Amino acid sequence: MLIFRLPDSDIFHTLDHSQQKPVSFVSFDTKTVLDFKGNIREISKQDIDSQNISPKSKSQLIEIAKETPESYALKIAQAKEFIEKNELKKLVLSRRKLLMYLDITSEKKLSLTKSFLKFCDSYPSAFCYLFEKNGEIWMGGFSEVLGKFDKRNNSFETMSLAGTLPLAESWTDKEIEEQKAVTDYIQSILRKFSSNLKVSSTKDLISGNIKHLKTDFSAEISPESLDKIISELHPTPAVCGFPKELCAQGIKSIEHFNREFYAGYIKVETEDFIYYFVNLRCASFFKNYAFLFVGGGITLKSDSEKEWQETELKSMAVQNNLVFE
Ligand SMILES: C=C(O[C@H]1C=CC=C(C(=O)O)[C@@H]1O)C(=O)O
Repeated sequence: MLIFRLPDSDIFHTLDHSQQKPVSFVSFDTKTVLDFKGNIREISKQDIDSQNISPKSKSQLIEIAKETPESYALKIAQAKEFIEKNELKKLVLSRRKLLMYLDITSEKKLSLTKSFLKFCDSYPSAFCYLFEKNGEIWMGGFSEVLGKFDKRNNSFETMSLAGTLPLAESWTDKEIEEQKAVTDYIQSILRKFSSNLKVSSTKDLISGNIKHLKTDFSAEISPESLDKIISELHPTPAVCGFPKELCAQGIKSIEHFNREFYAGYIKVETEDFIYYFVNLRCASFFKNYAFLFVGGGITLKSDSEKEWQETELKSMAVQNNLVFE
């Protein structure tokens, strides 16, 4: 079962039964691709709410150490060593926040469908989804677009989205440099595939309790190069670092968990468009706990306490929208 809502839309979608594969979830390391089959059709809020999406297995949480500000600070120190040694601009580090819901709700049960609808209301300009497949349940949603291809005129759009601050704070060199690394990377790739690249000015993008820096790109491309562009773009330095392979290795050796679908992307093909949404602000759900995946760009200017706060604020996107009844 998959339910999703496209950005800036109030129509919800699911898939009926057919052999088409209009939606695919690609993991961060691109090794896992979860295809959803069917034709895209509308689904009402009432029908969403009547779906029974709840973890079936009695998963037990035996020994997963909770990340603390101190343990995360150690990982940030390792990330900085890695950045220095390899003369990098940044590395995107993440944590898997453990949320035990039996502890916090006593008798009440988590309603994933109600949580999804609340999450969609809170983030109207985000692509939001909830799926259950092969015993796995994931929910998430964010506004970062890795690609949007218009089949009617071959135009391709993407964005550089990075840098995070609470709404009231002012941008510093740390966030500006962090986002510029993403902008430069995207630009260098798109220039290879298009001669009419347009780059916007950089603006704030507000996402709930925080803001990010965002630059938009648009270009005319040949449809044959779309797959190559996506595979060159992903993972961008908004979720990994540059050079990609070296940074992905560094991330793996520091984080010590599998990112799975977090920081991967979701491909959605409609009649006119092919979208590729970056899978951030997401969580996977089990019987009595969830993993909330949250990260941030680390540079030599990073302050570990602020980086921790940033991941806490980001985790509220999912956490504040969970509905227990
Ligand atoms: C990696 C994440 O955010 C990315 C997107 C926006 C801002 C980011 C930052 O400030 O580090 C990250 O690049 C995440 O939310 O887990």
